Order: sequence, then structure tokens, then C-alpha cells
Amino acid sequence: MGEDQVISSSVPVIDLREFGDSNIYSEKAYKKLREACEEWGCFRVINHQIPMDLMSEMKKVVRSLLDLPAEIKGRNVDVIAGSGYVAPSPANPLYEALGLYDLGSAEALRSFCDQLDASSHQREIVERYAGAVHGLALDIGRKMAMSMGLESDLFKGWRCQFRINKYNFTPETVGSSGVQIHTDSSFLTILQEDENVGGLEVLNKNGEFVAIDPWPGTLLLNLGDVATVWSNGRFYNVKHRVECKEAAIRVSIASFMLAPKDEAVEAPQELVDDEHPRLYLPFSYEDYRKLRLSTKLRAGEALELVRSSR
Ligand SMILES: O=C(O)CCC(=O)C(=O)O
Ligand SMILES: [Fe+2]
Repeated sequence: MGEDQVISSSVPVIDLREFGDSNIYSEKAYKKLREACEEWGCFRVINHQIPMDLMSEMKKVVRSLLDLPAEIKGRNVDVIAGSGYVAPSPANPLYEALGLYDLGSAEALRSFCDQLDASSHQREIVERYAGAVHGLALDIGRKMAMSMGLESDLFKGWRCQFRINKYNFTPETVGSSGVQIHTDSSFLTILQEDENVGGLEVLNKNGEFVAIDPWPGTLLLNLGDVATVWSNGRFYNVKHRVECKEAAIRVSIASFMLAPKDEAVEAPQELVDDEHPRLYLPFSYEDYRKLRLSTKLRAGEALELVRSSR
């Protein structure tokens, strides 16, 4: 792994204030967003509406939940395939995660907090953060749709998930892999990084790994497999990995906007025409997730299995 070329370029920065009132100004912002989705599948978001104190409180809550004994973390069972606790494994021995499927549901939030015996303060922070990040995911989804000339509320009711990640990096593990290269299966992922410990690398279209340095207070957006299907091949599902760079516990919070609740994942008709025939067969997100897990095709290759033959 260490032989791969890692460059220190940077991903596009999207300033949410630029989508303001003036049409001329915002046209530029939508174009930049669309280019970021098409060329990188990854961008940094600045000037979002999630309060800084909520981000730092959530980080503390998440850290203490991840520090719970293994038998308590094990109560965080899957709701859909792979959505619950992930213990360290032979493939990713330094990594573990807790998960919460459907962060837009009060019932799901309650049950997650119950499983982990969360305090009332912890519950309040998890609920507030879930509300804020859910709102942001919808807002960015809306802007992505508008950047393609589509109506704005296409993502209402889509299911969202948290995955809170802990990397147990030690002096002996420096230079090894924290999480293997993968794409996210989601439409989009909002990542609150570790403020101090870097290690995330995204693969650009030239095949170079770009090191993502932490930028506290901002958020990192990744597009996943569902974004590629939804955009009929236009949006890029960025491959990424986490490398162990230093001996420190690393904690990140990934919030995924996954897919529609009941409907199939497919490109809207407006994005399909003679020049852009439908590339993927409509599928159920849960089935696709199971397919990725059962085939172990975690870096977007599973999309080939749902390609339309024409
Ligand atoms: O921890 C990170 O920086 C990335 C985590 C990630 O890629 C994921 O949860 O899918
Ligand atoms: Fe990821």
C-alpha cells in the first residue's frame, strides 16, 4: 500500500453561502457543485449551518460510546445489513464502528440510545446532531438536483444512517491500513473528520491518492454508488481509504443519505435520453447493500452487476 502515489492537492471547496439570493452568483455556485460531483465525487463544505458546539459535543458523545465495553457495543445490532456494530476484523483490525439506521426516525434514535445505555445528555446531543445533519443532507441533495436542472425536493423521505468510526492506531500500526479502499454505497456521505488525526485518502480520476488533511469546523462530502446510479453515470462514486499515519485514536462521524425508503434506486427520467441511455437497472437499495456484502465488492464494482444490458 505504501508505494501508492499520494499527492497533496486538495478537493474542491463548496461554500454554502454562495448559493445565496443573487441569481448570477448562485449560477456559478451550482456549476461548481456539479463539477465537483462529476469530476471528484468529493468536496469540502464550508459555511454550513451545523453549530460548532454541537459538532464538538457530538464528537465527545461518540467517543464515549465507542469506548464502551465490547458487550455493550454488541447490543447495537443490524437493522439493515451491516448497519449496526462492526467489530475489528482480519480485513480491518484497527477499525470498529457503531451504526444507527434511519436517523430521521425518533424511534430509531431512541432504540440506538437505549441499546447503549446513553445518558439524557448524550441522547439530546445525538438527537440534535441527527436533526441538523439530516437537514444538511437534504439541503445538499436539493442543490445537487438543482445543479442538474431538476426539481429540488426529490430526496424527501430518503433513509439516512450514522456510522461512527474508531481507529485504534498505535505506534506499531503506523504505515498500515485503517480501512481498506472502498466506495460508500450511499447517495451522499457527510463526514465529520477527526480534528487532529488525518489519514483519509481519496482516489482522484487520474488514479492518484489525494491526502485529506483535517479542517476542523468544515465537513467532507463523498458521493457513493447510489449517486452514480441516480445521476445516470454522471456523478463520480469516489474511492477512498484510511491509512494509519500516527499513533493516536482517530474518531470520525459519517452520516449517509442512502436511498429512497420504498422506491427503487434509479435515475429520474429527465436524466435519461437517446444520448444518455439508462445505465443501471432499477434496484432496491437493501438488495444492493446485501449484494455488496455477499460479493465483497466494496469499491463500486458491484454496480457492474446491476448494469442494464441494452
Ligand atoms: O474515517 C474516515 O475518515 C472515513 C470513514 C469512511 O470512509 C466511512 O465510514 O465510509
Ligand atoms: Fe467511506
